Amino acid sequence: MAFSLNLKRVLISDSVDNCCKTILEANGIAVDLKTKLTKEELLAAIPNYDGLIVRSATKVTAEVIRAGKNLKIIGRAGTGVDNIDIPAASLQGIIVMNTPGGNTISAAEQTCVLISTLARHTAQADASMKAGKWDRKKYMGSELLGKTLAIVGLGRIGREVAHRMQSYGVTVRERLLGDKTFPLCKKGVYVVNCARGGIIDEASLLRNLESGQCGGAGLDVFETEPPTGVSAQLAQHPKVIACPHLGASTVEAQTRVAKEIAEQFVDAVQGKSLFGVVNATFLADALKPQAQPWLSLGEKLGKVAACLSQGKVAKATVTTYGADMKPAGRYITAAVSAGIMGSEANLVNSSVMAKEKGCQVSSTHMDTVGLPYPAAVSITFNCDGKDTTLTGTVVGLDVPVLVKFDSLVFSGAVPLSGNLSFVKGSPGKVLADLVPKFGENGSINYVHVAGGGAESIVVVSTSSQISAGYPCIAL
Ligand SMILES: O=C(O)[C@H](O)COP(=O)(O)O
Repeated sequence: MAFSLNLKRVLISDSVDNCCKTILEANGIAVDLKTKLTKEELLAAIPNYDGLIVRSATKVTAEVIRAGKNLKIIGRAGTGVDNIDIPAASLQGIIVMNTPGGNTISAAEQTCVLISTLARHTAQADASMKAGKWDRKKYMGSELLGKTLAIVGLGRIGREVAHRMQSYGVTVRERLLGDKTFPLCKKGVYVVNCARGGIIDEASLLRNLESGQCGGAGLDVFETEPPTGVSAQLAQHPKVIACPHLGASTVEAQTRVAKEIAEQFVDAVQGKSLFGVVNATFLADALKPQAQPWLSLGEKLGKVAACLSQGKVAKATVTTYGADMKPAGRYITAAVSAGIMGSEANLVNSSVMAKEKGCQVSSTHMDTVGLPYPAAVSITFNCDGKDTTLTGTVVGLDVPVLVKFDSLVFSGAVPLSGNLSFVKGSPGKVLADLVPKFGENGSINYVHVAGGGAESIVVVSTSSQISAGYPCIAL
């Protein structure tokens, strides 16, 4: 379950600064730049790539993702990932990452430009000059000083806008903008949208522009891009200053996001870091060397649970023990889910796959371990109508072992490797039964026992898989 990403060939399907290609190629990753592909061309090309880099123009639909049989990672050179079907990518085990900060300043500056331009009707005045007019009365504007600005979503860009607008003497509120907001605003309110078209009800905006309740709008983004229907009516409206999604279109922002996405890909391939992942945020922690044996333990516990329940785990609870283990819970749970789900699963898709297959995997944490180890992990799952708990830990530097079966502690930690059979019964009887089944075809490596008498759990490590009617797993 150790995390690794091997990228041979990446497709860049939107107009991304050339430094992206240069950086990837310098790190041994082949790159094809093919912009303006039709949907059909993209579907035909995508199976040849294990990485894809886009901006907002390429629609990475579930169909494209399904066709991308070899895709391992999709990178967005920019912020918004609404053009990527993230659930479909997650289900297929594909990492989706963006460059969350690269175009913040450019988008914030574009927002401020639109706010200022709206207040002074600059675009309309310019258009009238170009039409040969000199209309000073018509374009009487208003000062920004003393006005109130409501920012919907005070994230990175919102904060930068607030910061800049405060220097104009504008009071900033945080507020939610809903369909019913226009009547609550001052008559003549101005609206600026540099985020996504869908966050404003465009039909409602149009009506409010017509009625005068909204005094004007600066729109950089539209529900449909390029604008059609109501979006196009808004783009054409005399009270609207419209731009073709230019928020991030500056030389600086485009160089930054292109460089960032290329470097993020290279770092991920080299196992250095995983930055900007949007669909499995715990992966960055899973990459750390100290996480590797715990990922392996989690996956093996999941495999044993699947074996003991004959693949019918319907519910499992993963518990991490030890104060330092709390942050590891998410990736260990993903590793356990991958173990339960089998070979198709990886850390990105295991939780989604488990959910889809009706297996509920939850996690919990306890600071105390209750065993002579600093940390441990257990999985409680339903097997033969009753709950079974397997508890494991990591010994030495990186050896995953099983230490407890329900409340029974093993006489010695059981290495979770090789062929293991799990048998309930008195150890003497179990061995008497097993030994004759071997002979020349294999041998018993070691036996570990938890508990005593007929209720003992006997784990037998053998040189090959036994078909003796006992649950036996190759780890
Ligand atoms: O989400 C973003 O990063 C911005 O909207 C910019 O989109 P673009 O890369 O398509 O210009």
